[in-house]
Amino acid sequence: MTEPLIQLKGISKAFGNNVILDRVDLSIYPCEALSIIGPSGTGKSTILRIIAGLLAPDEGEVYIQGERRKGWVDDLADPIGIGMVFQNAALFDSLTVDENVGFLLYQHSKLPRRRIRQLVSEKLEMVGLPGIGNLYPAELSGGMRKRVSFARAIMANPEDPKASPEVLLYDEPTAGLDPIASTVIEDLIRDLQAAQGGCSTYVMVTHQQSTIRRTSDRIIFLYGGKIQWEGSVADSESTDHQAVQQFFSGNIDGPIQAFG
Ligand SMILES: Nc1ncnc2c1ncn2[C@@H]1O[C@H](COP(=O)(O)OP(=O)(O)OP(=O)(O)O)[C@@H](O)[C@H]1O
Repeated sequence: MTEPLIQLKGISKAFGNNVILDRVDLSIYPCEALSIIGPSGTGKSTILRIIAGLLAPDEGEVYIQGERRKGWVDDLADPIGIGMVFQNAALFDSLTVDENVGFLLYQHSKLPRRRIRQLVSEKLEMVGLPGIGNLYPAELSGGMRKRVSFARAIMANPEDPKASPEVLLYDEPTAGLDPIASTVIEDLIRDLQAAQGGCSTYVMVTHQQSTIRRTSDRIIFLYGGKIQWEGSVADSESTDHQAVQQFFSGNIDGPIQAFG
């Protein structure tokens, strides 16, 4: 059986008295496209931040390629790169697109600036935005900003293959986009996967049904601090799991409590 690339074992996380994750076990396998779905506030982004190493759990362990992760946040020393595409694109407004996409290489590599600019151009081309390196984030639409954020997430240092992201984490990459712009982003996510020989691994958090359908090989449903259900897109359409049915139908009545 294939070894998981990333494994969460008994992960718990509370904010104050609010227990968000309650002994969650989750395996992410090489080459898979995994989506984490569930109602708002259920801890999906919290799981992503823990996988990325940006947040330490209160309990439990994370294994990367079978080895237990030791450091967190500033001490992180994972054997593989894990890139995150944030919901709000998280670009630096005072830097150009080129400086944003090449940020880590400009700051931390010894590559000549000319070489970094060339790598940035290649990535911008991959996300369908050639020639915009001199623009500032404020000059871009929301969809363009998300694509620039992708370009930054997939940026690799050719001199340090370990720094290349082997796993991408997408936090609501299509939130707030119109259906056509969402399709462009969903295609891009699958195209990027195919560009790496069809074998790149990503974890997606999304509420958009089209994004769930079009970008997931496997779905897990998180609610009440636990993984309550998992299956394929086809399984999600035929399941008799009441909370999953309610989630997809948007029905107010059911086991999931509606807020607001
Ligand atoms: N740094 C923090 N401090 C305090 N509470 C937090 C913090 N981060 C998250 N939370 C709380 O943890 C809960 C889970 O948040 P999280 O963002 O993981 O949910 P989510 O499932 O991604 O939600 P959504 O679908 O609305 O984006 C929420 O109640 C949130 O308010």
